[in-house]
Amino acid sequence: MNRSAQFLYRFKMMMIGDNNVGKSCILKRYTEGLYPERCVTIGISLCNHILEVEPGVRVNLQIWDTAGHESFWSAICPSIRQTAGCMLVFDLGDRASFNYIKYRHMEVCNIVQPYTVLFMLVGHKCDREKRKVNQDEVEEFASELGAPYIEASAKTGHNVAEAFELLTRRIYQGYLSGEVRLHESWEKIHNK
Ligand SMILES: Nc1nc2c(ncn2[C@@H]2O[C@H](COP(=O)(O)OP(=O)(O)OP(=O)(O)O)[C@@H](O)[C@H]2O)c(=O)[nH]1
Repeated sequence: MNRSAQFLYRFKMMMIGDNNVGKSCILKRYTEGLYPERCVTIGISLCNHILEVEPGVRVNLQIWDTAGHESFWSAICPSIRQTAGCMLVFDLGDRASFNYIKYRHMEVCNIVQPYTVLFMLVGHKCDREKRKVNQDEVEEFASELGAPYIEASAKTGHNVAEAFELLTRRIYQGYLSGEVRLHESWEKIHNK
């Protein structure tokens, strides 16, 4: 079977979050079932994963993991324009990381204009007791964005697959409803 016959769509999605919130560990857990403790991202890295959104509809997820360090942001921006979905990741035990995704959300919306990116929020490291972000305020922010919210842990594996599935279904539904559209020079969603 040739590669293009293995899936019907390709969705580009990007993981955005402050330094050290655990983006790379989430991705590693999802794609390889591993928890590496630390995997520093320089700039941006890419992973492919196939997911079935409904029986017979296989999607190739092209997942871009970005470095949280400020110095990489300008290098990441051009890739954001070609993204269908953004996973905004923050650390439930780090208030500054929640403020970071609020700020980055606004930036992403400005960068992609006049197009749309669909968001989801991940409150990460939920295995720990320490919490600095109140659940009500996250849910309020998620509802402002019309974005699903989930709490996950790469360490235990809790809700990691669910997070990617939620975002994929959000993009798929957005595509079916016309909320996000194909555009000639905009390779967010590809048929094969
Ligand atoms: N308690 C806990 N710690 C985690 C979890 N996931 C990752 N960590 C820790 O968080 C730290 C940062 O993880 P990374 O995946 O490298 O973070 P990142 O967001 O990709 O960081 P940058 O590449 O610098 O942007 C590491 O020390 C991990 O061990 C988790 O689910 N629970």
